[in-house]
Amino acid sequence: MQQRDQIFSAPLDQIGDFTFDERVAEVFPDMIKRSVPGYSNIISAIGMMTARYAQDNTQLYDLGCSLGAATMAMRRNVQASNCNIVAIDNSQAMLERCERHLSAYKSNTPVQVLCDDICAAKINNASIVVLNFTLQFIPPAKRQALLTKIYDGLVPGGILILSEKFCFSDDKINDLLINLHEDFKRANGYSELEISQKRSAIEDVMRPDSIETHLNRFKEIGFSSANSWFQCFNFGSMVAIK
Ligand SMILES: Nc1ncnc2c1ncn2[C@@H]1O[C@H](C[S@+](CC[C@H]([NH3+])C(=O)[O-])CC(=O)[O-])[C@@H](O)[C@H]1O
Ligand SMILES: O=C(O)C(=O)Cc1ccccc1
Repeated sequence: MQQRDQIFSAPLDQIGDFTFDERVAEVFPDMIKRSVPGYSNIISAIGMMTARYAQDNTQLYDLGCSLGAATMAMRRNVQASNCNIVAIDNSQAMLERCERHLSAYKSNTPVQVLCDDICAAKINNASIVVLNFTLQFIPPAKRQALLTKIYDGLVPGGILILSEKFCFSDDKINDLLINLHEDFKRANGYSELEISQKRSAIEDVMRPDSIETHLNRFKEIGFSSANSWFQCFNFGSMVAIK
C-alpha cells in the first residue's frame, strides 16, 4: 500500500530544514507524484532517451536516485549490450527501499546501489548520467565542479539528463509559474498549511537556477549541445550532449 504524504499536515512550532529521512522515504512516491508536475512524463522520457543513447560497454548513472524510479526506467529500456547502472544517493532510508524495489523485478542489467555524496563519487565511462531533481539540493557553489566531473566522465556522444525546479528572471513569469505549481499542489489535495510549511522547509535547502544559468554552465563546461526538452510550470528537464 502506498502511503500518503502528510508530513506538513499538522501545524509545526518550528519548521526545520527538509531532509530525506525515514518519514520522507516512506511517503516519497506519493509526495513526488503530487508535488512535481510532469514527473511521470520525465521518467518515461528517461527510458526513451536510454534506448537511444546508451552505448555498448558503458555505465549509466542515476545521481540522487531516491527509490530508483529513473534507474528502473533505464534498466527497462536499455538496448545496448553490456551496460551496467550505478545508482547513488546519500540517504540510507531511500536506498533500503530502492534495493527492495529493484529486486522486485528481474533484469539482465546489473545495478550497483551506492550510499555516497554525489559530489565525492567517481564517474567514468558513462554514456548516460541522470540528475533527476537532485542538482537543486546541491549547494550552488558546488554545482559547476559536479557538472564538470560528469562531463569528464562521459564518453563522446554521452548525455546528461538534468531535471530541476527552475526560477525565472522575469518577476511576473516567476510568480505566475510558482502560483500555478501551488495550484497543482492544491488540486492534488495539499492544504494551504501543508504548502506553506513545505515552502519554509525547502527554501534553504533547495535553490533553483534559471534555464539560462544551466545553459551557460553547460556551454562553459564544453557540452556540444544542450536544450530543455520539457517544462510544466516551474519544473522541467534539459538534455546536454558531450
Ligand atoms: N549530495 C548528495 N549526494 C547524494 N544524494 C543526494 C545528495 N543531496 C541530495 N541527494 C538525494 O537526492 C534526492 C532528491 S529527490 C530525487 C528523485 C529521484 N531522482 C527520482 O527520479 O525519483 C528529488 C526531490 O525530492 O525533489 C534525495 O533522495 C536525496 O537524498
Ligand atoms: O513540494 C514542493 O513544493 C517542491 O518544490 C518539490 C519537492 C518535492 C519533493 C521534495 C522536495 C521538494
